[in-house]
Amino acid sequence: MTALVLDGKLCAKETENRLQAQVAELKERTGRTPILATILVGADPASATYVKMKGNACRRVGMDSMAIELPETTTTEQLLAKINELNNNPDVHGILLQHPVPAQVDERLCFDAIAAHKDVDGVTCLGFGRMAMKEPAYGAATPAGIMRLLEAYDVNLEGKHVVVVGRSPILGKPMAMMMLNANATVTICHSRTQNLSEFVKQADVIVGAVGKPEFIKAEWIKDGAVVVDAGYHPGGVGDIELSPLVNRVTAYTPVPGGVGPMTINTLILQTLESGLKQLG
Ligand SMILES: Nc1nc(=O)c2c([nH]1)NC[C@@H]1CN(c3ccc(C(=O)N[C@@H](CCC(=O)O)C(=O)O)cc3)C=[N+]21
Repeated sequence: MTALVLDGKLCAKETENRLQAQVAELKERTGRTPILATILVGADPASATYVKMKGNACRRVGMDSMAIELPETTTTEQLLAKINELNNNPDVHGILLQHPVPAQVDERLCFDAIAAHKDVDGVTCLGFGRMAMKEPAYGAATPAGIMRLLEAYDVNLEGKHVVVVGRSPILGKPMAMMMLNANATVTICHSRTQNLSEFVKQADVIVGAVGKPEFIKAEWIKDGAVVVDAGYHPGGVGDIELSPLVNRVTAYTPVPGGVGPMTINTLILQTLESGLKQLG
């Protein structure tokens, strides 16, 4: 069996072509372009790279970004003040606060300070709750990107057993709700789950979102499953041991080139949606 490659890089590229045209049309009509504010606190090189990639993606579709860099020593109050300023700035249509922030900062408080209509990265409690209740909301970028990728390749989720390994606030937890809303049967496992392999063996769709290299073993995954890997670790490996699987699963996301590009693409898509709402 040759597995279908869920090519996130390609899907993101195709979407960008469409977004580029929509941004051009908006600019033509209003003379304005959506702007994403990115906030990076501290100097973690990997985080800096991701934030740069997000700004580059804005530029590729003709949108602007405003890169805000705050020192490692930033306090919760200082970050809240910056977020408030961006909430009140009519030129800013979306706000991304890069996770993680330094330990002295109350990340949840800061995420929740982002105005709901500018929460294009889907990190607020309000956005999560609305999404879970199927009310209009921007989904968390990574799980929403995964849903878009599965949709693009017509992967059927109805009644399927989706096992999500991971329960983080902006990945595993919203992923589970999105899958539930897509009529999947959902099991959430995590780093402390007992007998993890027994759950993974039952998965029609397995989502690796635990943040540990090859934590999920190939031998646990059944033939014909769909494999989605949101992990990315040094050496180009994900959360799932992938190489023994490529000839016996139905479909899989490559690492890199799978979930990562869809995360960024979803952020850009949702920034444009926000820009369209705010600029008309
Ligand atoms: N508020 C917040 N929102 C996020 O969405 C968020 C975050 N914080 N903190 C960090 C994680 C990580 N993340 C990635 C996005 C794209 C790639 C990506 O495009 N990766 C490429 C490879 C990149 C490379 O070559 O290094 C790929 O998978 O093909 C990876 C990781 C977003 N995150």
